[in-house]
Order: sequence, then structure tokens, then C-alpha cells
Amino acid sequence: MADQAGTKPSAPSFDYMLYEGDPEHLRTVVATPNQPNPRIDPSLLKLRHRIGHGSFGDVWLATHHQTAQDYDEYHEVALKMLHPIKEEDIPKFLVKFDELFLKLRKLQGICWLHGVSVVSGKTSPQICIVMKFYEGSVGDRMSKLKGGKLPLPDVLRYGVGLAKGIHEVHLLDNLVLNIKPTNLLLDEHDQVVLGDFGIPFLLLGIQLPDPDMSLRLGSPNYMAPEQWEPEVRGPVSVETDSWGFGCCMLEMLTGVQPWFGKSVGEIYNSVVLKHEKPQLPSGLPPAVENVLSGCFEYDLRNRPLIGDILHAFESSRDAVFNDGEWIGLSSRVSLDKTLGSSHSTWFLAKDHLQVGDIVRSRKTPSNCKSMAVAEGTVVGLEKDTDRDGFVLVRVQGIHNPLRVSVTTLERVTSGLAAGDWVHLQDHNRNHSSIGILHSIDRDGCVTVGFIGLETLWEGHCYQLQMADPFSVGQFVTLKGNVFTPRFPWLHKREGIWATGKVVQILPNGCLVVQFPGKFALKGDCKSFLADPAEAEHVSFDTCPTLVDKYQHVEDHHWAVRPLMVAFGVLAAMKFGFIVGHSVGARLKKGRGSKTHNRESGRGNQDGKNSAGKSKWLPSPVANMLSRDGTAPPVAAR
Ligand SMILES: Nc1ncnc2c1ncn2[C@@H]1O[C@H](COP(=O)(O)OP(=O)(O)OP(=O)(O)O)[C@@H](O)[C@H]1O
Repeated sequence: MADQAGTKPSAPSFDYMLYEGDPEHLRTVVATPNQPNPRIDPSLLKLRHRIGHGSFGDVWLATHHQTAQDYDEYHEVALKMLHPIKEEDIPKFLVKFDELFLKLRKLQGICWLHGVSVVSGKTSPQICIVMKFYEGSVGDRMSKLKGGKLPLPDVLRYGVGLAKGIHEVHLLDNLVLNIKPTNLLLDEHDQVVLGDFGIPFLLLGIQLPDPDMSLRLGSPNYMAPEQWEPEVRGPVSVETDSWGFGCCMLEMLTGVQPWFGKSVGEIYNSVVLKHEKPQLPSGLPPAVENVLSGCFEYDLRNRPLIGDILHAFESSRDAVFNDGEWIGLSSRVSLDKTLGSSHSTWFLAKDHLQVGDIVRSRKTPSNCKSMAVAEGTVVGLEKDTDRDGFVLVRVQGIHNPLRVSVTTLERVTSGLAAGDWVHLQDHNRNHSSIGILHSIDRDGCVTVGFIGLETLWEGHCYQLQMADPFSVGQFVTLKGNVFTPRFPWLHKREGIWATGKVVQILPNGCLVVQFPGKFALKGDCKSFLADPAEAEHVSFDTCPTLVDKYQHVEDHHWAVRPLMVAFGVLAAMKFGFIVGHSVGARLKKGRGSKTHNRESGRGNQDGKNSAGKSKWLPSPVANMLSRDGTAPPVAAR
């Protein structure tokens, strides 16, 4: 679309002025003859009209003027003008962009990038990403169709293209985080290219002007649970894009945007707090249905990787269709959570065992006490160690190797396995010191999720130690030496932290806690968060005194205390009644044998045994009464 003309462009006539500050960063990038310079002089850009307005900025149709030796070129470009960020943050963004620029230009599935520019906006300088102008997007195509949904073969074809594009971005250690039909641009061959190569990811760590935007990184309808508050509920990782992919496919299949008609707050409630998932349509090829339902797993570790998605879409794309409808057998596929544990098959498929690996039985609620394989070495692979494979494990003390399903084993490297709780000695104060190990390579390189970090921490296993694990159902409180906790927490009484029950553990180790010991109105079951580094486990064994043990009973249910009070009052009343009655009877006894006989005849009904002792009273008190015939002072009262 390059226009060639011999004339110089006229002065820009749009809302935005050229950035005259000529900041340091614009001068630091010098293009070498073979390497194109990512920076575009803003005077070479001319805005024509605005195409659209998105969460991260506006997209303009613009002209990019390039001067060659003997002629000038005018390229029609799309210019994404990001919302203003602080001037001092602009170089940070540009450095990240520069690192990616040349690599992104080599990718097939990403829109062609011309470069980046900084223009003077109305209030402050604004970053503009200059890219090739495409004629339309998948979103545009959908909006022109009746019902807004695409035929299944097209969805599968676009799905393959999108998965390839995301995969390419992931290979550059970048995340897209903003996958939606309007960002899937279509080239002249009707192939999908990603219009957003990961702008939210480049903005990570940069303070955004709108405080709401800093909490979430993406477009609300397409955002995974961890994307809303990555420092608290994160980390964002490659599987975060699997959720966005799932949302996008769902919209193409149904013509309806996920969570359509809901406000941002309502989407947050549904996705983050209530763990709701968008509904999948029926009649999909089984592999596609299986992979898409996996995309909506709450815990990102249980979601498929983009490679798994690509595999499912590619295999189904070539399947048999009749008028665009899948004609395979029943497509109901259950996303099996194996072993009754919280791990999906996608989780288990992320590690492949090899001969020589040290393994142990995977921890599940049912086998944490007696494990089949405490520790052993893989000595043989029975077949492909994919999901249903078996391996031969040599365990010390057992003569023959055991034949064990790979799904029940976890690989141990330097004493650590994915999912372990770990403690980082030298940690940045901004993040917790205790987190959850997400992966460990055979060479000891690890990734860990910590509260306070938006992405996975990367390091080496020698920096980590095993930490005491927390589990769902445990009771926890804050440590006594914590005065200003990371998250708000309830007090039991002045200076004493309340005890709550862990109802969920987030992938970064953040504990989601409820307080069954505190009365809450129906539907008002509020959850609190706790940093595992500030929390400690509470159980009857850890309660030192009898009073503490009783108080821990109260932590189990708010009704315990009123019941105990009611029971105490009733017991005291009964006690008073019996004692009073007994004293009265003894006084009457002295008045005559006739009366005495009548009274003693009713004795058993009043809770006394034949010896005249109260069944309700502890024997020393009853003995006291029977010996001297008077009630002790407390009973008399
Ligand atoms: N390179 C491009 N060529 C042609 N159209 C584009 C290009 N990039 C974006 N668009 C279109 O511009 C419109 C606005 O895009 P923009 O990305 O700002 O909005 P969005 O996708 O709704 O939100 P977000 O800012 O979250 O990406 C969309 O319809 C999109 O398809």
C-alpha cells in the first residue's frame, strides 16, 4: 500500500503535536545499515482519521513518509496511540519495545511493525506503535454475519492461525494478554495475524494513569482470573493466554462476547470471586471441546499450553464436516481431574518423565499419608510417557521395578517437585518470601509464584528451601509478630488475630481464607487473603492451653459460642433448680414422716438416685449435700 510521490508531506493537521522534547531515548537508538531503526520521527507521520478506541489507546489510520535516495514513499499505516503514561516511564517502555522489535518482525503470526514513535499529546507525550494497516479483523467479519458467529471450519482455521501467533510470542518470552476478535487482523489471504503482540505485557510495572487499569491488564471480557490483580492473584503466565484464546474461540462459535452485558465489576465477581466459566456450545469436535474447557480452568496450571491447543485445533481442522457442522460421534468429553486431585490432565502433561529421573508419588489428599513410591528412579518407559503411559520405577528395598502410571508420579530434582511450597532466603521486600514452585528443570532452573510479583520468579533451586505447606481446609491465623499484614485481617480481640479456614490456595501461594467463627449474613460469606509468609497453621495440637483449645472450637462455627452460652445458662439453671429442690426436700424431711415419705417417693423423678444423691451433680457436691443436708453457698444462691 505504499504510495510513491515526489512531494514532501504537508505539515500535520491533527489533534496531536509533534513531540519536540527530543528525549534522550530517541537519540540513543542508532540504526545500523542492516538493522532497521524501530524509532520513527513523529514528523514523518500524518494522522488521517481515528479507526477505533480500545482499552489501551486509540487506533488511527495514518501515513508514514519514508524518504529513499531518489523518491519518497508514503505508506498507509495503522497507528496505535497508547494512553499517556508518565514521561519518565516512556524510556522503560521503549527499551522493552526495542528488544522485541526485530524479533517480532520475523514472526508470521504478528502484524507487521513499522516502528514506534512518541508524539506530544494534549497533556503529555504519548507512545504510538506504527504497524501495517490491515483491511479488517475477525471482529469486523463477525459483525457482518447474521447472528455474528462464524462457521466451525473457519473457527478452526482461525484458531490454528491464532494459536501459532501466540506460540511465536511466547517463544520470545512475551505474553499477549489481550486476545480478542478485534485484535485478530486478517491479511490479504484471510490469514489471522495478531494485532496486539503483547502491549499489556510491555506495560507491566509501569504506572498507568487510570488506577483501575493498573489493577487489570487486558480487556475485562477476555481476562483470566489471575489477570485482574496479577500481584495478588497472579502470576500471569503463558496459560493466561490460553484463557484469552478460549474466550475468543467461544465468541467466534456463538457470536456472543463472553460475559456479554455485564459490567466490569460483575465480570470480576463472576470470574475471580465465583469461579464461573463461560458456557461452551455443544457439537464441537471432542479434542476442541476438551481443550477449550481446559482453557477455563481457574488455576492457570490446569490449563492447556498453547502447543496443546494448536495440536487439538490442527487435528480437528482436517476432520469431516457437513455444511460446516461437525459430524463426529458424541462430543461430550470430560476434563478429567485425575486421582481425585486438583490436577487436570493438562497439568500432568506439562512434564515428561525420562529414564534416570528421581520420582515420588504425587501428593493428593488421599495418599499423603501412605505413598506407593516414597522415592524411586525411573528405569524404563513402557511406552510414550504422555498422559496414560506407564514407567518402571526402581524403589530401594524392592527387588523388581514397579510399574507405575506416570500420572501418579512427580519428578523430583534437588529434593523439589512442581507444586512444592518454597522459601526464598534473599527476597525483594515487595514480594512474599514463601511461594509455590511452578516448574523445575533437570538442571535446577526454577520458576516460582510469589505474592507481590506479576509474573513468575525465575532462579535456581539452590536459592530455595522447602517451606511448610498449607492446604485447603486448614485453620490459619497471622503470626504474633505481624503488626501490619499485607492484606486486611480480622481481630479476635484487641491485639489477637482471628483464626480462619483456608478455602482456596492461589497459584502464587496466596491463601483465600474465610472465618466460619464469625457470623455472616446469608450470601455475605466474605473471603480474606493472607500471605503465607505471615500466616501460621492452627490446630488443637498447636493450641497450648485448654482455653486456647476451646477458642479453636469456636473458630469452626459462629454458632459454637452462643450454643455454649445457652448450654451454660441451662446447666446453671438446672443445677440451681436441683440444688434448691434438694434443700427444700431436706427441710421438709424434718417436719414429719408422712411428708417425708411423699417426698422420697418422688425422689427418682427429680433426678436423685436411691441414696438421695443428685445424678446431675458431681459426686463430691452430692456427698456434701447428703452429709450435712445443706446446699453449698453457690447452689443456695
Ligand atoms: N493494524 C491495524 N490495521 C487495521 N485495523 C486495525 C489495526 N489495528 C487495530 N485495528 C482496528 O482498530 C480498531 C481499534 O483497535 P484497538 O486495538 O484500539 O481496539 P480494541 O481492539 O477494541 O482494544 P484494545 O486497545 O484493547 O486492543 C479495531 O477494530 C481493530 O480491528
